[in-house]
Parts: sequence; structure tokens; C-alpha cells
Amino acid sequence: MIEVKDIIKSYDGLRVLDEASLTINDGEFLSIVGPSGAGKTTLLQIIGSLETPDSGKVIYDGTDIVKMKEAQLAAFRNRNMGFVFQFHQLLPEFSMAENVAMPAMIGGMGRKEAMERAAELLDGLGLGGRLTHRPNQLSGGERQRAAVARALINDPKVILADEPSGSLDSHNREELYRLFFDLRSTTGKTFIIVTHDESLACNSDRVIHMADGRIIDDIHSI
Ligand SMILES: Nc1ncnc2c1ncn2[C@@H]1O[C@H](COP(=O)(O)OP(=O)(O)OP(=O)(O)O)[C@@H](O)[C@H]1O
Repeated sequence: MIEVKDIIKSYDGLRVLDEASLTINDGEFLSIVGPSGAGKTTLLQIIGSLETPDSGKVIYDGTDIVKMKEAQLAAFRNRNMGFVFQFHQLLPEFSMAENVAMPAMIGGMGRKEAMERAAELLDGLGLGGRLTHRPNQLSGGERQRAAVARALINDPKVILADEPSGSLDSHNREELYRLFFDLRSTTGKTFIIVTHDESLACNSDRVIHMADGRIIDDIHSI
């Protein structure tokens, strides 16, 4: 369970999160929607410990990660969170298998085991023939699937995604959503996704609506 409590965040004196609070249950598939500038990305980054709030708490299973020191936090993030961004952020000079294996190696896994696990994951996502390719040799949809594999490599409990389909065409978008929903059913992971896409939001368990740094609506599907 993740408890987000009274988060306040300002940039340059401008308040972008204004006492945002929510509780996210394990296995929930949650979309965060709202107009541009509402604070969605900032909230996601704070939940993902990539950004620090001015005040408030982000509690994972009883532990407030806002209070953690950077080294401890980096290890916690590496073990417990997987990230998918709008642009894949794969490293161009590394192969697909190396890119996917990287968070596991950073977490202390040996190269051989990490590369084997990366190959397995990529294979499972239909990219078994692309292990030694570089990111620029893949299509946008393939790159985004590889980014999902990278997010999964450490078997985190939570996947955080920021506009993950923002750079994809409609076919690849639908494929990515199918992958997310399949993963949710097969792995029980928690998904927290910032999106402008209605079809993704509509199919979520829960939709958080934000405006002006506040959560103005929290709708659970039946
Ligand atoms: N690092 C930063 N420095 C200064 N201002 C920032 C920074 N990050 C975000 N902001 C500002 O905070 C506000 C909220 O931004 P945020 O990206 O969280 O909104 P959003 O709801 O995700 O918007 P969008 O849908 O356009 O991505 C915006 O006014 C933005 O300009």
C-alpha cells in the first residue's frame, strides 16, 4: 500500500501541488488525468521518489520514503519501482539486452544472470530477435516494449508510467495497453499511470482527476 499524505510542492514560488493526498492499494491499476499543468507528472515523480516534496509523506508499506537518505532511497527505488516514460530513455550505445539488464546489474545482480533475465523478458514481449540490436534499430513500439521489460527486470511491486503511449501510433498504443493489462492480471503489480488517453483511463480500476495541484475527483470503476 502507498499512502501519499498532504504533499505540497512549489517551483519558483508557484505551488504546483497543494496538499495532495491519496492511498493506493496493492494491485490497483490507477490513472492520473487532468489538464496540462495540473501537477500530474510532479505527483508521479514524488510518488516515484524522483522528486522531493516541500512537505508531506509518501509511505510505502509503513516506510516514509521522503525521509530516506539518497543512497538508501536509490536502492529502494531500484528494488521496488519500475519506470516507463513517454520517451523510452534507452541508452543508445548499449544493446537492447544490456539496456534491460542495466537496473538489475545496478541492483547487484551479476552480468550473466541479468543478461539471461533480460533475454527472457524481451523474448516474452516478442523481442527475442532483437537482443543485440541498438535502440535506434528498433521501431517506436518495440522500443517502448523494451522500456517495459527494463521496468520489470527487478520484479518491482509498482510500475510508474508517465504518458507511456505519448509517442506511439494508435496500433502500438493499443498493444502497450494490452501489455499493461496483461501484466496487471498475471503479476498483480500496482500500476500508476499519468495519461491523457481516455481509453486507458476508462479501463483503469481507478481514475484520479487533478486540477491546479489538487485531486478533485477519485473515481473507482465497479
Ligand atoms: N522542474 C520544474 N521547474 C519549474 N517548474 C516546474 C518544474 N516541473 C514542473 N513545473 C511546473 O509545475 C506545474 C505542473 O507541472 P506538471 O508537469 O506536474 O503538470 P502536468 O499535469 O503533468 O502537465 P502535462 O499534462 O502538460 O504534462 C507546471 O506549471 C510546470 O510548469
